Amino acid sequence: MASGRHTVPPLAVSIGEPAGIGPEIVIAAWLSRARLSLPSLYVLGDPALLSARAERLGLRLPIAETSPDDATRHFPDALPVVPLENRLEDTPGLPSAANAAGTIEAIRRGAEDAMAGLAAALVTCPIAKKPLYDAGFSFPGHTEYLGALAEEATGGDAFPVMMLAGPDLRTVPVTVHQALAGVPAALDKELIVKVGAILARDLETRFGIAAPRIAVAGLNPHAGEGGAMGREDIDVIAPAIAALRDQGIDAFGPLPADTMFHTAARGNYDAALCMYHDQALIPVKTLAFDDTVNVTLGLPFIRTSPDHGTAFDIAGKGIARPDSLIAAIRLAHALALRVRSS
Ligand SMILES: NC(=O)C1=CN([C@@H]2O[C@H](COP(=O)(O)OP(=O)(O)OC[C@H]3O[C@@H](n4cnc5c(N)ncnc54)[C@H](O)[C@@H]3O)[C@@H](O)[C@H]2O)C=CC1
Ligand SMILES: NCC(=O)COP(=O)(O)O
Repeated sequence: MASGRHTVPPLAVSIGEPAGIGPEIVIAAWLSRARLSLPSLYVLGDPALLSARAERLGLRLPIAETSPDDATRHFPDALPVVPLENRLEDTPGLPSAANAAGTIEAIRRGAEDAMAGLAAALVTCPIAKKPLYDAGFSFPGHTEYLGALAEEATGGDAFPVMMLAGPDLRTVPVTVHQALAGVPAALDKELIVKVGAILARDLETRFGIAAPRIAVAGLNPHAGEGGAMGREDIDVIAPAIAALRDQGIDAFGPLPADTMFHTAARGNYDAALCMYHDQALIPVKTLAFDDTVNVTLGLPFIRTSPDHGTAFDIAGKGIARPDSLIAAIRLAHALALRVRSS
């Protein structure tokens, strides 16, 4: 591995839900490190879990139990693992609230390492929300938890924004882990403006896009059909777009969501600001499930994640594709390099 690649600290990778595919896609990514020239990383996890999963899959996996500042030295020859205080059991396909403490510890320590500069960025493997909720975890997902950790560390406000970034499409849901029935009430002008402004700023500062163009989706069919199919597009979304434009942001819409994602339409914008989770995630995952990355904007550190979930149905079978995790690793490294050089 070329030593010149390591101009930033290693990436911290949180192990995610132990009963999901996280452990095996991390192992697969590390096994492809030389072929793909992957940047240095370390895993926050339980070495015994990773060894057990590798053995289950018939893979030879040298592991180096290490610390963040020594991970890069080990990376070429062994998977660097920074052990957690909590143990994690290898029970593929069978999530258990007993693993929740370790799963949460890995995320928290990865965020702390990223904020302390020990890690260039945090890459999170997927978590299943339900076993964490059952163990008392009070955040809807990583995005909201990382916002709270950032506030705790900085003492200031953090407003995390979820972005799904694929090769040909970036989308941002304004409302995120929100039941569909509650979306219209949750949408207001201030929220849309806040998310849109963070999106514009981070596209510029983190992704190097000068004057980003932001297409804003409507909520209702045909963006409300002039108010005949719902009024949120006129009463809430259009005024938010006007406010974003007043801030000098090139936002436009509201656009009918069913026709804004086809090939030609996608050429008109750098990101689509969507009103709810599935409106944003369906198009980008459908276009490029293997290559799309979940990026959290608005944090004082870089966080990326694969676009997929824990895939319990295939965990432990050795058929999970590591591509989206590898894309998340590459993007985290690229963003870290950009931030350092700017
Ligand atoms: N970043 C995160 O932490 C995320 C977590 N989740 C969580 O994951 C859990 C399961 O969610 P689902 O909706 O079932 O989505 P999922 O992405 O886990 O699985 C959907 C389908 O895609 C397949 N799949 C997913 N990743 C794959 C890979 N790398 N290689 C091959 N096939 C793959 C699965 O086998 C399944 O058939 C939920 O609890 C959800 O909350 C979902 C999305 C993101
Ligand atoms: N569907 C996306 C998702 O659930 C990921 O959420 P997060 O855990 O990254 O906040």
